[in-house]
Amino acid sequence: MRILFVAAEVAPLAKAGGMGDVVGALPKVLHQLGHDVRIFMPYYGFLADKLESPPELIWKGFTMSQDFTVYKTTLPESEIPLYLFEHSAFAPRRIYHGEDEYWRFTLFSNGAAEFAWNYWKPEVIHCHDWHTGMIPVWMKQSEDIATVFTIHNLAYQGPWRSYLEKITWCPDYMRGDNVMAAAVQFASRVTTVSPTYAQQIKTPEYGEKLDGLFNHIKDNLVGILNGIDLDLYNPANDKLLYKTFTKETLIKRIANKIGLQEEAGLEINKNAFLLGMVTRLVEQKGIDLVMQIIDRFMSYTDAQLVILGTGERYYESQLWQIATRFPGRMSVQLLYNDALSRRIYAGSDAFLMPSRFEPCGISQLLAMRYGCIPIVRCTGGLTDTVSFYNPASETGTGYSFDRYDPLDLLTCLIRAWEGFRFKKDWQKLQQRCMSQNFSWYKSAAEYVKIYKSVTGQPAELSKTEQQKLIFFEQAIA
Ligand SMILES: Nc1ncnc2c1ncn2[C@@H]1O[C@H](COP(=O)(O)OP(=O)(O)O[C@H]2O[C@H](CO)[C@@H](O)[C@H](O)[C@H]2O)[C@@H](O)[C@H]1O
Repeated sequence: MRILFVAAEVAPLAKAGGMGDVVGALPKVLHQLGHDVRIFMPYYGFLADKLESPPELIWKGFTMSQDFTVYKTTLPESEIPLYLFEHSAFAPRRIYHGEDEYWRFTLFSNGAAEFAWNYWKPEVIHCHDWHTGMIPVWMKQSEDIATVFTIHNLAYQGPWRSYLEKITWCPDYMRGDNVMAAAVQFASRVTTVSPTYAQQIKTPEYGEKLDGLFNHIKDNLVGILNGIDLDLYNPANDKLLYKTFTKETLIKRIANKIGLQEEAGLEINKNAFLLGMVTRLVEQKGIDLVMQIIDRFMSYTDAQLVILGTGERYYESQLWQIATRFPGRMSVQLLYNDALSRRIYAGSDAFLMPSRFEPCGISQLLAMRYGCIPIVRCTGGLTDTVSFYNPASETGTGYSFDRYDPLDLLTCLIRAWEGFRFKKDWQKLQQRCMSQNFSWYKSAAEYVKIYKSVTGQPAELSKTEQQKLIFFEQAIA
């Protein structure tokens, strides 16, 4: 099938969070299964240094009274054609923010729609988050182009209709107060990134005021769990680590702990319980819970904590200040840094993710892949990917708590800190985490079925697709 992915982020070229991981990884697996998948993304000012092959100008278009150009290259380390939408609005060296955010992504969506109508016609456009949310509305015009709309972050719903009407074409038939609401109503299929979150968004607690809408379209809404790029993130050959390791050679992992302690300015102590966080510093991620209990936890234990993240100013300055109270034991790195993130996954003993809500979560999957035990709040995709650790039966993959409550987080952290003292059990727990299968294959198969069903075909895999899946799954086992 011909499938066009349209998104604001594509790893490893442009990534602010987990959506970039998904759009950088899923197309590769669909390609392996035999589909013609291509990606359309903005040509950000910082991309030129990162591309493997020089982009070639292939098409010029016009929309919203603006000229734009489309360049073609390939996604690094793949054969996936990558189309870059060039316009001066994307020249700055940033993905998000800026006063023109709504305008520039509406322009980008228009560019993608024009491209699909006039240059390369896909059977399905797979749109991601509000940045691409108008595409399903416009594609209502084209019976031969279906759309799949994936929600990664419901908290951001894009511009209101009153603003859109001033800058772009909002057809008479369009319903929905903002871009996200419109996309949900017009996409041929709506997906989100875990089964539990797909259920949760139908409730007022998680629906971000669209729960009524999600209930209304419930038969067209499905939750498909994210995977991770197992080639890109592999502790056995990750060149950014101090020392590579596997679940059979976990002893070598200690070099990463010591390296991380040194790099982050923590005391070198291989016995200290080292907690890591790699996160956007936003309300979603439970940073307020962490701030409420961190003094107690640090005073009660000998633990160390390293946090890598950027985001809201308030969280950045508060965390930074708390860290000054624990010199050598708490390190706050207010950066976006892929290399350091991998060294945190590979060097920390446990990974903290007490999210308020979590559509899926990629970070806890990466942590497990690198033998770092997740400590999570049971919500959304964290419920679907981390199972409760029971030392007696030697089952489960992490520590978890239910209520969004500081005391519950503190108790959970203490349990993990105590668990860490039982080295043999801890090692088995690490090995269980590292043995989990977080490949994209199973989920890619679900997406293929969706693409087929929205284009009027039976929602099933062909024999060849099934054989390829088995082959690739066995290759990674
Ligand atoms: N400062 C930093 N430096 C380096 N790397 C950093 C970083 N901050 C974050 N990252 C990286 O960004 C990714 C974060 O992905 P997550 O899925 O955990 O959360 P996010 O909320 O961004 O994604 C949203 O989309 C994804 C994809 O669907 C959902 O899994 C998730 O639940 C949803 O909230 C990870 O790869 C992490 O390593």
